Amino acid sequence: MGSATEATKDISENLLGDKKVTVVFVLGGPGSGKGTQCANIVEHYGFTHLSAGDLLRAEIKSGSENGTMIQNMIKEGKIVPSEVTIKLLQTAILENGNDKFLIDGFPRNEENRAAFERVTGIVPEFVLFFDCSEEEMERRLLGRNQGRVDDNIETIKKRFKVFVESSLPVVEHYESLGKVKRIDAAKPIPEVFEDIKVIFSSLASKVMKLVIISS
Ligand SMILES: Nc1ncnc2c1ncn2[C@@H]1O[C@H](COP(=O)(O)OP(=O)(O)O)[C@@H](O)[C@H]1O
Ligand SMILES: Nc1ccn([C@H]2C[C@H](O)[C@@H](COP(=O)(O)OP(=O)(O)O)O2)c(=O)n1
Ligand SMILES: [Mg+2]
Repeated sequence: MGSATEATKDISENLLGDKKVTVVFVLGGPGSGKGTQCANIVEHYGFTHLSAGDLLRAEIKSGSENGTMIQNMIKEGKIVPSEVTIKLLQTAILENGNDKFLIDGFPRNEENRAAFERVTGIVPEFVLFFDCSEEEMERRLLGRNQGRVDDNIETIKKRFKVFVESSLPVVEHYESLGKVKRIDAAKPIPEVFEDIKVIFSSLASKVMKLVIISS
């Protein structure tokens, strides 16, 4: 019989325990350059990069029982149910010694956003939003050459539609909370990173100030 105590225990097992983390959500359309710039941020600012898409692709490769379902959804440009993606993110956060994470490509819809907040209690420090035209994103995706099942014109069109209908409302939600830092992602890679540096350097100096005040 499921008692109230058991129910509470089940929920608490989903939390991050005592681990306190700083999280930045990295959002933007497919091909806007999220993964590329996350690698730069990792190198310069000591964050750990967690790409929801990479975690899902690794899950397919691992032969997990959800593999076929995930593969089919990715091929169709659809968003995998939150419980699957959140579990992967949660495990990755807990297994990592770092306490600063860039979560790339998540939350991609309202269900992702609300479930993550409910399950982990994590509120992002801010949202880094990559603003780029569909024309440019399409060009980049068709030239990406990573052998992905979703980088073909048919799936790309579906992904753009999902992005506008489901992912942009998440960005708007964080916009209404004053949490969005928008980047012009149409510029060349080094220029985009120059703009990102301004944001992350001011975050680093804010953290330093807190350390000085509290010590
Ligand atoms: N600013 C940029 N200008 C031109 N090409 C870029 C830029 N940023 C990334 N790319 C290229 O575009 C493709 C998609 O980039 P990626 O970082 O994988 O985007 P995302 O993770 O948002 O889908 C890659 O081939 C990458 O090398
Ligand atoms: N939160 C997420 C993130 C990605 N996915 C699935 C659906 C997406 O179209 C694919 C690919 O995501 P990924 O972030 O790797 O794609 P891009 O880097 O934006 O091109 O993975 C998901 O279902 N839920
Ligand atoms: Mg990516």
